[in-house]
Amino acid sequence: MEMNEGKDLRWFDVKNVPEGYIFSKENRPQNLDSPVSDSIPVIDLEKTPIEAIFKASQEFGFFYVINHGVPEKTTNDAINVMKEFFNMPSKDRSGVVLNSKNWIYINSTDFEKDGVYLWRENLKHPCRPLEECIPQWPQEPTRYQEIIAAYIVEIQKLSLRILEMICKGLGLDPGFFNGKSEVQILSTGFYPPCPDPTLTLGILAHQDPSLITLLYQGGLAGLQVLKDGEWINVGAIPNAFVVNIGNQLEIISNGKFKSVLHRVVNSKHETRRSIATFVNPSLDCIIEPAKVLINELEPARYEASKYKDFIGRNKSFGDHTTALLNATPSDNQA
Ligand SMILES: O=C(O)CCC(=O)C(=O)O
Ligand SMILES: [Fe+2]
Repeated sequence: MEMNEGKDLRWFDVKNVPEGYIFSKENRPQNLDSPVSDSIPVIDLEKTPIEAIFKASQEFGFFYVINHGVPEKTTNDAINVMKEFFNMPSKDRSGVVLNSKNWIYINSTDFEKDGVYLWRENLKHPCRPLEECIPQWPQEPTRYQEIIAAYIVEIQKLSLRILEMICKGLGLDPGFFNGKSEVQILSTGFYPPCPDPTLTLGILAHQDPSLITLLYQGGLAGLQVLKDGEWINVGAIPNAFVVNIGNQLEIISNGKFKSVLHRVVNSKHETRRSIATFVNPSLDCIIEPAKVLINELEPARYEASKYKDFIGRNKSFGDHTTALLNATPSDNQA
């Protein structure tokens, strides 16, 4: 009794994995202990030619970027403030579940897939237009808004740079992505240590419904990518971002680039926090294969679709996230 006094016991403070988190045998993760793959391309933004990004997008759909210009202090501050957020006492966090402000906090038991809970907690909010979004983000920890705003400013610069290179690589007009990369959603995952990671998942296999996604892993591995039918482990190169191609860029590229399945596995001893930023079209934007990429020999392989309808059809986001997207300021203005 006395020993536990004041201690904030949480859902993951357990010796065994509770039944609600155990996946059926066929859905459990494999290759947890395989070494990190060395085949995922590393793009050095200071020297890699545009063709390398093109090739990585085409062959892998995933790549690391290094020498990206985002100061280490900015990424460290961001990860640290996320750490503080997820460490807040449960009495503070419970007040923030499905907040009426423009952000959502999803505890492990708020989301289930086929009756099984994920081994993670998740915080999500929109980031554009930045000035309008900032005051609607969490007010605790006190420096959250300031630190994440600085992070998003850098991410916006970096994502523009990457999209520009992709544009050149594909032979699209330089302004092609204007209007198609207007919305940005930040989604941060908290994956606490798990007594038996062979039974659980942090995130189920999915593709991102974004144009591109930029992921900062806080120096810890856990992401797996499906490559040629095998789940391979993505490493956590210090200070690198992982970039992946989302469904919308696959469509625009007429299938030249692939949006690849990925998932997150848990760790026995480490607490992983990751920050994903999705660069998305606005809900009313129509996404279709770029006209310059289709001709008689290469007919369009995808139908044109409003982004809103794509999301509805594919159920790529959970209901909470769809509601959040519907509430993003940039779409209200459209
Ligand atoms: O946490 C991660 O490493 C990946 C997150 C992810 O895939 C997502 O949020 O879509
Ligand atoms: Fe993802």
